Amino acid sequence: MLFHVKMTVKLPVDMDPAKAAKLKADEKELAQRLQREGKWRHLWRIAGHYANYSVFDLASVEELHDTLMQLPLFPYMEIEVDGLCRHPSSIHEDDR
Ligand SMILES: O=C(O)CC1=CCC(=O)O1
Repeated sequence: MLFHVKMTVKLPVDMDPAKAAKLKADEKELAQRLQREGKWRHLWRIAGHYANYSVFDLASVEELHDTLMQLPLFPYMEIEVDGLCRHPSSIHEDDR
């Protein structure tokens, strides 16, 4: 199942810079592992915002939920999710 996810990061302005740096490093490590596993298919910065558009390819809504909750930055993110399905006019056979 494909999910389009918008993540907007809102770190507290008074967060300890070392804590913020650790959270970002941990987030990057997990994000890159999930990309290597084929689960996090796209990760795009939204220009001008501390936010991203991502596409996840996961087995279920439960797996999406568990994956998002594992993200180190989860407590500091606003998350919007849309489920994706095949468009009848798409010419791509492998765009699931
Ligand atoms: O910077 C972001 O948009 C949050 C984030 C997601 C994966 C990652 O490495 O950072």
